Amino acid sequence: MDQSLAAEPLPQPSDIRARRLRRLDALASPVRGRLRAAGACAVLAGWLLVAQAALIALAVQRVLVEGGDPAAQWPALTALAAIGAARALLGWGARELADEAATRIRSELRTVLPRRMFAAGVPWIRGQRSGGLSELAATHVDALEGYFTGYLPARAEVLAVPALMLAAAFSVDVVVGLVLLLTMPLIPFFMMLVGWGAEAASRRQLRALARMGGHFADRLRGLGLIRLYGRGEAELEGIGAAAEALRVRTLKVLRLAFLSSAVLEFFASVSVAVIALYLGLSYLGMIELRTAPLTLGTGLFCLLLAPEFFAPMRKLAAHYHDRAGALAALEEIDTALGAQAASSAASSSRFDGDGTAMADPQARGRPRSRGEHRAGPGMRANRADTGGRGLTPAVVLRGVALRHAGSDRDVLVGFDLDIPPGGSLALVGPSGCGKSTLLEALAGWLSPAAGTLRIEPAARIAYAPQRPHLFHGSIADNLRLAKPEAGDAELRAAAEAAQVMRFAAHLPAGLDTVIGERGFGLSGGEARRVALARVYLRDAGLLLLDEPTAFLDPDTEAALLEALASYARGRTLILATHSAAAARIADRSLVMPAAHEPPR
Ligand SMILES: Nc1ncnc2c1ncn2[C@@H]1O[C@H](COP(=O)(O)OP(=O)(O)OP(=O)(O)O)[C@@H](O)[C@H]1O
Repeated sequence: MDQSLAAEPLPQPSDIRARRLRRLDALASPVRGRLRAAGACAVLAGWLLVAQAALIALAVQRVLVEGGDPAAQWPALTALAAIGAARALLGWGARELADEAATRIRSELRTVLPRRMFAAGVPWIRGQRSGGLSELAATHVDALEGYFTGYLPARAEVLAVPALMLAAAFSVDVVVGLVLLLTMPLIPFFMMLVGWGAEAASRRQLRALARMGGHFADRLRGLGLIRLYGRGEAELEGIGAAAEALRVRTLKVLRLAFLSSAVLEFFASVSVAVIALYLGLSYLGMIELRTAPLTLGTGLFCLLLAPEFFAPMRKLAAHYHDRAGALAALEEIDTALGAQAASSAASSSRFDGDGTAMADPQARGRPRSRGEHRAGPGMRANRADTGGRGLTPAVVLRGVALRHAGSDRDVLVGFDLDIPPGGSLALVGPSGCGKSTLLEALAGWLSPAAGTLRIEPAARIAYAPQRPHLFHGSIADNLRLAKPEAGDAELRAAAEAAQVMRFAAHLPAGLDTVIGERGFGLSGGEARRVALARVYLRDAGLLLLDEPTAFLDPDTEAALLEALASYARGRTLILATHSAAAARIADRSLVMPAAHEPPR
């Protein structure tokens, strides 16, 4: 048995919650000052309430009991007005400060999350639902807001305000103080019970929301296909059922939130009623628990204070499900990114966002499953912004086995390959033999299940996959993804070489024509040519091209291949193709074996 596993017990749920709370607090560390100021404003406003109640009671006692002149009470009334204004100002300040802090925390998280997703690499991203990922950065991050704007200021109030009120109550009447003191602990106890349920319900609701987001995004993408196959009604039913499930879960969360408020209201009302009863019976002389007689002012002060004593706790209860929601959201984020961290440790690719990938030396240097290392130590770091294309690499594979995530069979086993720097190779063979899979592995999108794959990390890699991803925007925007600083002339030259101009010249706005998501509005062959032009702009030392001439007429193919052969000179080129003409531009062809057959 693994000793390290035996020695480390699994974390308890309470440890996990405590760790997550610490993480929430850590998120707040850049704006801790603002949050503290927000809490201080809320506390000060609460304290001023005691003074407000005392002034009202004093004025009433003087005018109604001691027969004082109402006109002479103006200093007390002025002080009351000033306190009211100060409390309003403090309340506003607390809200503004907490809002600002929460906005900063959310925007920082929204920057960090995509960065970590990109860092996770292509294999991880491809395993996710895009709708789920966008929910993570949208709804889940928003779910943290209430913790900072509502829960934290309310918690500060609960810690400081009732204590002062309790001291004030004890100072005027011990019985009232005792009633407040004895009923107080019941409230946090019941809140905690309800809060645990709320946290689990929030987690389930957020999960349902993410699932529904993913489901909806998938269906939107395939809307044309759904109509074509007459599946509209069935899909509507599916979406309806998902929405209904979400509604039920949302109502459950709301029910729990209302339940916690109802519990609090009940105890607060009982406590105020007991105090009112005690005061009434004392005035009637039916009970004598005080040493001194009870004045109207004292009774009024206690009656004004009693409901306010519970107000901070009521506020905290109202925001308690915000804390539960934030913990649940953080758990969802951690679960996704925790898996991402594990996956990025296993992944060898860095995704630069445009369908090209570059080698990640750090990841390559990490120990791999089955104890292998894919790259030796001492390799230099590769960065996309090193200036030139980096070196032209050799490509060496030894005993490589490739298997897609979730699949139970290897596409390639015991595969060896040697390509010298500047060499070129055409991968040919029947459909499904693994040409694309091999290119994916060379691009770092797929980690070998076994064996060693070695490409000098200082080399820059450009990869045009079989189904290139084009973004909504102009063709020029899509090209500039590979080189944002490229001028018009450079863009045009790359487009000419990739034969993009053959069709772009006839488009209404040329290269500035806007295409839809995933290249909508372009044919399959046109989209691939845009991807090839992107490869040209990337100026890489290793070119990986998956069927660059598929769907092309012989004329366009010939022109494209001529430009490609000239561009590839001095670079290492590997292309997968079914075209004999395309295979001829490479130094040699490798007929890929069908799975489990040795290479010919
Ligand atoms: N994401 C995936 N998950 C599981 N299996 C996959 C995945 N992608 C491809 N495969 C399987 O891997 C095998 C090799 O596929 P690959 O796309 O590499 O073949 P290919 O030689 O490029 O085919 P073609 O010439 O049709 O492009 C096929 O059996 C395919 O079904």
